[in-house]
Amino acid sequence: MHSKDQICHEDYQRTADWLLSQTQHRPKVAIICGSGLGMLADALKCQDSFKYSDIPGFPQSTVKGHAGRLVFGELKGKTCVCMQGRFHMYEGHSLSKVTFPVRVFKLLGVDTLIVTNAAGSLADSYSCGDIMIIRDHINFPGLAGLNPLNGPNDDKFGTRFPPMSGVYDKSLRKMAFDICKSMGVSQYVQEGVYCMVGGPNFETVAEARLLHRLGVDAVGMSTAPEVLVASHCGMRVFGLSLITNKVVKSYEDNETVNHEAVLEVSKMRSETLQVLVTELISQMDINNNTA
Ligand SMILES: O=P(O)(O)O[C@@H]1C[C@H](O)[C@@H](CO)O1
Ligand SMILES: Nc1nc2[nH]cnc2c(=O)[nH]1
Repeated sequence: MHSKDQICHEDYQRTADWLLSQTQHRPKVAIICGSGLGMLADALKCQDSFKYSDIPGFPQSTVKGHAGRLVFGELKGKTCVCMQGRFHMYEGHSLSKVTFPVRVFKLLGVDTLIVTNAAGSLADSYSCGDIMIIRDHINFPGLAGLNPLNGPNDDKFGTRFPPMSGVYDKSLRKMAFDICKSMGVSQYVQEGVYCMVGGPNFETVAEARLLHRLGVDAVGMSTAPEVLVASHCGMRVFGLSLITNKVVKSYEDNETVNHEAVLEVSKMRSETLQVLVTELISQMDINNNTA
């Protein structure tokens, strides 16, 4: 490691090699579970799991609802690795730490990243409990220069100036919609724009109104950095936001949001999300799910 924040290729490789020595699983798909969504890992069969604190080089999760375990296993015969708990910028992690696991996954052979998060809705047509398929994102910290790709570019992972239009894979989005239809849950499935803000505070009314005017459908405190790093190294990306609350946009509204409420709503949709993600992975075209 060069400095506190700079991570070099060998650091990622060391962690990947350690994991490869500890499990027979060779995942092609990685899933990052958002707040309260760690149960997505429960569906994995033949699990090998590792506490983040036992994995060399891994950061630690500090947020309630993020268990801090990396779980390998099979979903309908396809090998996956699942992060039960992610890292956020507001926890004090550098963005290279926040995205560290994504590059490790690349070195494990992962080619598809599924990200999930809990988010507040700005779109008037959304309700609490809706599932939003992420069409695109706005990365506020990124626009302000806080980007995990800052610093010397590691050409072994990807190009200096990666394109980001079309970053959320269109065919996977369509596949997810079709699956939702067949599950009979289309009435609470949306597609929209996710916006990352730094957090950890929830939005003021003025901020909420700003985001609404910008065309943001759902706001949260994660996801964009992981997606940037995954796309930079050539992974296919699919994302889901679970709408856990409506962001307060009126001074007349006395509602307030809190993390406990976010976790409560996550629980309510856990089964639907599990079925949706499992079905998506089972229908995905994966080159080779054994190595
Ligand atoms: O990890 P995610 O983005 O799901 O977590 C969201 C944003 C904050 O970390 C937390 C707020 O309740 O949930
Ligand atoms: N920034 C933000 N993150 C969230 N995560 C879950 N709900 C919210 C919200 O309303 N705002």
